[in-house]
Amino acid sequence: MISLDIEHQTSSKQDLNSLSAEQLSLEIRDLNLYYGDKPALQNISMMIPRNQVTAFIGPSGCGKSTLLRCINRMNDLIDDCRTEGEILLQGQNIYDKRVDVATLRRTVGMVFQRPNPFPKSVYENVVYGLRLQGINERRVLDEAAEKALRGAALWDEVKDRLHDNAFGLSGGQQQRLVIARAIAIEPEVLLLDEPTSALDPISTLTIEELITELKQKYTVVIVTHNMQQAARVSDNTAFMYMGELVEYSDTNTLFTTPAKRQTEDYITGRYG
Ligand SMILES: Nc1ncnc2c1ncn2[C@@H]1O[C@H](COP(=O)(O)OP(=O)(O)OP(=O)(O)O)[C@@H](O)[C@H]1O
Repeated sequence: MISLDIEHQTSSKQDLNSLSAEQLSLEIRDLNLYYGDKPALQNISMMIPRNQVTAFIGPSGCGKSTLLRCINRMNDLIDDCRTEGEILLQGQNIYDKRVDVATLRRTVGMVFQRPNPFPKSVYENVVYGLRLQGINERRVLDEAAEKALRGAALWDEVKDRLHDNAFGLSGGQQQRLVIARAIAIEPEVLLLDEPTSALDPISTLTIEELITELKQKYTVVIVTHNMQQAARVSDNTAFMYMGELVEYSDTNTLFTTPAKRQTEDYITGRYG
């Protein structure tokens, strides 16, 4: 069984089906996704609370990353991928034709499995998004870089090497740098796709602590293969199987008293 460390989690249980407008960050409604003719997501509906960490778990190929990528329309980049349904971000459907996808991706930042800094200095990595927005004033960039690096728990380690190449950082530092790059443009939502799977245990712990900090400011959605990690960092957990959302509840309930047999089989290691 999974040993739970749930001290950080929201103390009062909330009904994830009836969140108020203030509590709600994202609402996924009847979402279906097809790669060619093949359905990869089927009838997914869920509400994701603001300023909490929500984890997607499930066996390989169940659709976790696909669902995560729907939230900033990264699947638009895949040929022959078709999406039906709606995702409301603060009440607005991100699949509406009028939505500017570049703006959406600034609002919904994403961090991938492997750290992917640009071949530039630490500093230029962090301020990259701001420069894209046309901000070049040194003082503004300096302040934003320090703020983002502090927010990503990296400042103390890199403050004396801001102008060194980012590739000189360790894997764990690079992943925090990528998080700093994502938060420098002050998104509302941060999507993390298995952010620690390429990292050693110490770096993993640092990132997990950071995730708990990040939810003070952002809504965090994380895909993880690691059930202990979901139990440690998330407030809510969604268990997916073969493109369907099987069960979604607060993390404590999902891991201690799952409602569905399939969930129980997965978390007790009977398959996956
Ligand atoms: N670009 C793509 N083109 C076609 N099929 C895809 C594509 N990406 C994913 N799929 C398929 O969609 C299904 C869901 O894949 P997805 O990567 O979302 O699952 P996952 O739960 O994140 O898996 P893993 O844990 O192994 O990363 C799988 O059957 C996969 O083969």
